[in-house]
Amino acid sequence: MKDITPLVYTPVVGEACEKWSHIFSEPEGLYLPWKERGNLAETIKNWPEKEVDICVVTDGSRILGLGDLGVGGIGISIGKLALYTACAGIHPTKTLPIVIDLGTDNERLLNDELYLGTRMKRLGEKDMMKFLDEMMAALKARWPSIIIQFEDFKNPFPSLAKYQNMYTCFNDDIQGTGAVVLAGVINAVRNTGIAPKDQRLVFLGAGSAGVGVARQIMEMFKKEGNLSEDEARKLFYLVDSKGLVTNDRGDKLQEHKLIFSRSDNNGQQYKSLEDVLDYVKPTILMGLSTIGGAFHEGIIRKMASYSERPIIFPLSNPVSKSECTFEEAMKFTDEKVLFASGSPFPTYEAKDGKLHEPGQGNNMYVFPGIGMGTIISQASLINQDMIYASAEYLASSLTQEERDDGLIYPRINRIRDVSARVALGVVRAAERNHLARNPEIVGMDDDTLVEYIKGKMYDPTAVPTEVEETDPGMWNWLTSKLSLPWSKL
Ligand SMILES: NC(=O)c1ccc[n+]([C@@H]2O[C@H](COP(=O)([O-])OP(=O)(O)OC[C@H]3O[C@@H](n4cnc5c(N)ncnc54)[C@H](O)[C@@H]3O)[C@@H](O)[C@H]2O)c1
Ligand SMILES: O=C(O)C[C@H](O)C(=O)O
Ligand SMILES: [Mg+2]
Repeated sequence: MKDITPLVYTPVVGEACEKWSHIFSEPEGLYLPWKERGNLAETIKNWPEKEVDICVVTDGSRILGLGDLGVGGIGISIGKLALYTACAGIHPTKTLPIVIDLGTDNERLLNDELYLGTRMKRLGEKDMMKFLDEMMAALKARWPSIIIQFEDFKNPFPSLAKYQNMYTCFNDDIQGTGAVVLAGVINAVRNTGIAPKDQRLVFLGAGSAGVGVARQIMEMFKKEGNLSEDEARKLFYLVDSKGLVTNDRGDKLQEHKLIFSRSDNNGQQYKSLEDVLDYVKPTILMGLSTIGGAFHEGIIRKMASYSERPIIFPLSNPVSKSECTFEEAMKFTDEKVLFASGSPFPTYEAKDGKLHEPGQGNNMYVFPGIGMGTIISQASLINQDMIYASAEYLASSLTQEERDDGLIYPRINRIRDVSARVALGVVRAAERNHLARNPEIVGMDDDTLVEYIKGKMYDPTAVPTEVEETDPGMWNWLTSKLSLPWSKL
């Protein structure tokens, strides 16, 4: 997993999306173009698999931190679903990657004669919502218990608000990211020894991921730190491309930012990240801005001057958009940083020769378990309690050895075990909320349920017995290729 994940997923998947129309070899997913509106149910019937458990849908408008990549965005749907198979054992034929093609504002693509998508400017939110209404109904009509994961939409808040109580769906960038970063923060905050009420958090980036993460951490501070909503909210300072988000900044704030907008700035506006740091003196710095290198040496050194163990999470993807590298964070904090990044970074050798592994705060730790837990429980909806549980179970899934090694996320090679734990948490939350509908799991204790979940995971190395019975010739050929004796298979 450690070697393969960066290839099928972040960061290489980003490059694949950028070059999609040039490297295209076969569809691998469903393309739903605007011109098929009114006909989406028929179009969806073209998908050849009878059973589909889960789909990932993007409109390609914000792929990682790489911007609008049009239909090339389907690469991210394919990559996410490959991880559903690898991490949570969802059978590959039961996964469906989708891109909706509502045009693109990327001039490079519009002028590229090989571009596979519709050559028109991207349609606005009204048309998108009409199209999504039709698509959601058509997907559910064909596969009534399908789970729909929204991915990498430029502004995903309206669709999440509209569909989360109607369909079995969630938004990975708002909710999955919120949960995965929350899990890392739970473990990192423990290492700082600073109580939630004394933490101060600065976020560079106030988009779907920034606000999604802030909301989940706020929930934890309320729960664990016994803070009211107002007390918890005031610990957060969000910075977007115009500076600190305040009520009197003079621009009309997007709705999703309002909850964290400051009113205690005495009329003063803070434009640069440096100014915000001087003003807030944070203990935690999050990067969800798509601005590679934004946490330069001066920023990191400032963080090290405010607390003994600064928490710095440069979470933007892919690697080129990461706000800093692991090496920079270690060097400029005198190796005191508690670190997690969205994309993978190499191990760092400290001055004393000790090797330090960076944490990878990527939603890949939770979305496979959220999907698997929803499938296992047959939950009709995915609610906040299920998302929060995914974070709690991820945070508590570290082994003693991983904790002793200073990790805040489990090692990626154990991802199937971890996804089973995350799925367990999601099932338990679904049960508590009376959303679970699978009679087989009623009354199961945790150990039995984890085994049940693992038993449902697709194992690509298992020998399909029906093939063995009907086609021994193929197996003879296969064993000769693998140079393995028959008995070993
Ligand atoms: N680690 C993970 O699991 C994970 C999950 C989701 C998203 N992400 C990453 O987070 C990034 C943002 O994703 P998003 O969905 O929130 O995108 P978005 O477009 O919704 O938000 C981007 C935010 O960054 C702000 N921004 C842009 N330029 C800035 C600047 N110069 N200074 C300060 N702020 C600036 C924007 O104003 C906006 O608030 C992407 O790179 C994405 O790959 C990581
Ligand atoms: O795709 C990833 O690697 C994580 C996340 O969903 C993102 O948008 O960056
Ligand atoms: Mg994403």
